[in-house]
Amino acid sequence: MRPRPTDREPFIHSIELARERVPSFDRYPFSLPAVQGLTRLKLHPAVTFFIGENGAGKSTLIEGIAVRLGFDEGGGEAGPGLNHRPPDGGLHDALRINSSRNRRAADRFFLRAETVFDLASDLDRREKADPSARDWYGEASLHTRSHGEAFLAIVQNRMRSESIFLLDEPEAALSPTRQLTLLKEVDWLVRSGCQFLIATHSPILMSYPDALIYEMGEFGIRETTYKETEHYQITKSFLDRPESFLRHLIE
Ligand SMILES: Nc1ncnc2c1ncn2[C@@H]1O[C@H](COP(=O)(O)OP(=O)(O)OP(=O)(O)O)[C@@H](O)[C@H]1O
Repeated sequence: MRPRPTDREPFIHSIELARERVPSFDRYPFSLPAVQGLTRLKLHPAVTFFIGENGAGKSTLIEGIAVRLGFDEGGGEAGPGLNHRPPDGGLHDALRINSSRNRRAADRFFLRAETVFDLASDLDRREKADPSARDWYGEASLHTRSHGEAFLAIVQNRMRSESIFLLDEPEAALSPTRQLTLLKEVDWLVRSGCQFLIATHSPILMSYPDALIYEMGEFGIRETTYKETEHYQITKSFLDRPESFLRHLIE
């Protein structure tokens, strides 16, 4: 029987919008209903998923949390990385991140499927000055691998125990089989004491059992369960009866 992480204290136990720091609710990102609805949001010690329609604000939120934690918007290791720090007045400035007093993360990493190429280039550049820069990422340059292979290589080589990981739409790089591989890696890291925050559309990834799922949309932000998600229901209905769906869509 695998050990359950549910009883351990999360590194980050909740996030919330500090309303007194919001310059205006009329403009992005504070105009998004999901951001406006960000009262104290409890995070799971293992995995917290942020899901919702395109444009609901998942990337905005995970990026805001990441920048607040000291990452660059583009992802990578904490501290100066791929991009310049975003200007003041963004979501990060108005987010309150409530961390545990008793547990400190050994490491943290922010991985976005869309910036893996930039991360690979940054690593190649850094390796010229410091040959050990790539030690954490496997033997060959990430540029010598496909998008999905590079993404998984980072997860499999760079991530270590007792750490916080933020993933933004990891499925964009991964085939269904590799999404299952990622699930296995996430589980291994969770069992090693890690906490994940993941923005995703993937009904495969969001099936992870030790998780909270928050759905974002016009209604704001609310907790849901795996089988209640539209992602699960639409994918299941489609796969159960593809001909019927196609008849309605394209005939
Ligand atoms: N810099 C910006 N200025 C103004 N509006 C923005 C900016 N960035 C994003 N938006 C808008 O905010 C909304 C949320 O964007 P975001 O990228 O967070 O959505 P998402 O839920 O991650 O979507 P997707 O699933 O398509 O990646 C979108 O309607 C988008 O057009």
